[in-house]
Amino acid sequence: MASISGICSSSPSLKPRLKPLPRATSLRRDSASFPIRPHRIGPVCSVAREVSAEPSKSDDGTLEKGTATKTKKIGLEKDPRALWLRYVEWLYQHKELGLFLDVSRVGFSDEFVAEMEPRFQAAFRAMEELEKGAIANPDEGRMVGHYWLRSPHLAPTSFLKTQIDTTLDVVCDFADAVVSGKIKPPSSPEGRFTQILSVGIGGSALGPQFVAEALAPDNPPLKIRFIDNTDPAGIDHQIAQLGPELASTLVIVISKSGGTPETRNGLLEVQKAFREAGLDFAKQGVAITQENSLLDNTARIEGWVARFPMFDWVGGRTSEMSAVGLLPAALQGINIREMLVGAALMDEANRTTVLKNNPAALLALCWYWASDGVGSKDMVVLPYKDSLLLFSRYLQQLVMESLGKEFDLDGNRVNQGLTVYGNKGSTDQHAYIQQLREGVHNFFVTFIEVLRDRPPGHDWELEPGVTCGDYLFGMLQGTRSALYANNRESITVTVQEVTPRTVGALIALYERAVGIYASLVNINAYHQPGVEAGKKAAGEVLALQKRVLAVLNEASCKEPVEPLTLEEVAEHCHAPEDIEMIHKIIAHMAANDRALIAEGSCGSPRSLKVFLGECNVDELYG
Ligand SMILES: O=P(O)(O)OC[C@H]1O[C@](O)(CO)[C@@H](O)[C@@H]1O
Repeated sequence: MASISGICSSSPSLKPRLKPLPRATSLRRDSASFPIRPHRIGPVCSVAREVSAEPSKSDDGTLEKGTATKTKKIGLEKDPRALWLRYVEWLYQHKELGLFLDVSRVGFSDEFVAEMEPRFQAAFRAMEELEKGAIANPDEGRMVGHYWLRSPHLAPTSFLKTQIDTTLDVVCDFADAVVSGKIKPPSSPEGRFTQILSVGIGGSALGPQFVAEALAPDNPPLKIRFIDNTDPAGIDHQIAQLGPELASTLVIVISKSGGTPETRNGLLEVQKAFREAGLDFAKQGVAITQENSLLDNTARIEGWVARFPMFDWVGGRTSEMSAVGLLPAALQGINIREMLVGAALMDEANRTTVLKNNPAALLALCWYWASDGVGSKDMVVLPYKDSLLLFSRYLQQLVMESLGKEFDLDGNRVNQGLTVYGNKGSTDQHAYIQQLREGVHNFFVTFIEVLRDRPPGHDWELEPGVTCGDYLFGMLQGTRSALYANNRESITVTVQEVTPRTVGALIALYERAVGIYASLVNINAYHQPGVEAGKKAAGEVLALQKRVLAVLNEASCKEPVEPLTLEEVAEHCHAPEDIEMIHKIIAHMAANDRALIAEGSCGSPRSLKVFLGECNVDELYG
């Protein structure tokens, strides 16, 4: 197999830099309820508000209101000749990748670009430092190294380079051995693995899901299914769909931390299904996780088929080019080295400091312009290709988990973010494009266009001179024009075909755009502190549920049984302030036959009296 090293030209630095990223000054939202569009100048603007100076900060770091100075209202450029010139002037092309980026339907002016230039240069410098091994994720004290995964020679130490190269080789060898039947399940009639069951969530699922949908052949060597939640019915459905093929299923458990509850639950449920089917899970289990995590230790102690590393310096949402994405893809017969080549080529293009020639920077420019640099407009992603359906869901995590931050790098409260949603065209034409065209103007669109409709030789004209693909093309162009005519801005990313190379390039394009945009607005794109609050609260609910169960158990062990009101349960739990949550816990338990209702109904909490169907004496006295 070809080596991917040598694709990118920048030379590696062997010394990790420990200094924080240089920071650009951010143009921030003032605290009035409407967003401010800073620096909007020039002839091709829609509604614009300008900020005369940086908003001042109050003592607690929040921004004070009242810095807007003037407002002007100008339409987007509509003159066809001027629009054509703008299209030609700004059209970006990556020849080798066959990728185009058209930003002409976003209304930034030359003055705006000029004013943003110093910030872009700062962002490029920050990215250069990041690639050399700076601690670009200061809150977690981590390097950010997903770019090295496709250009290992850029890794800041030879140790890291070797880790990347070795992992790639091991992934390829393992996938070859599984596909060829050299590594096989112990008790399958087929004598080889036929299915993959991937257990993981967030960044440990979205990339593999997107890539499988985009690139898996119609008859892959192994078909893939996903458990990406702790929904018991969803898990049961996946296991039921496998049926007897569970015996020939390779279960890949993916978790960087190795301790994510949803993933652990999925694993335990799958292991139970294996036990019930009389199968030995360890002979069919694979772990992808950080060394010495709980998952890694479990897999090692139980003697699973294989373990693959996840690196500390790769975040979940940028892990598609690590073992997380590469192993499932290779097992489905997808050319992962081509994916890496596509990503490496795109990264190389994104290293230029000439804004116009840097596709990721162009995207970041458009996002900043369209959303005022404060996320005031949502990004609607519309791929006109069924196989790219999951791209918007993949981007949702990449963009929103990276950019949705309360504080900037200086500790100011900024509540940054960029909302992403979308499904696919032209299907969405018949769902929500009505609102996009005529309704609330709170978005900009990204069209993803694929020029090749079908493999060569398969096309036919369903009416004279027109193919099915021509309709899809027409729908995209028509929607783009109709939106623009109503002052709705759009970006168009065009690729020739959906191939491993272009998918790798698309992923790399957006990873870099997110990083650059984060620099423009001065935030850390590589941590996710907000997710912890929900996880902590979930843990507290489960702890309360255990106390509720103990209290009900005690009452249910009495002779005669003593059903309790919600007030009584809350009092015995020493949690009167949590009575609403106790009501929800009991309603959930009652719906699952784990609590019985003696009087009243869950819809009338005050009249409710509950007990347990069985008394657990061991728990009571044990
Ligand atoms: O791979 P892990 O550690 O199981 O985490 C899964 C996901 O959970 C998060 O940490 C938070 O939702 C994501 O960033 C991550 O991709």
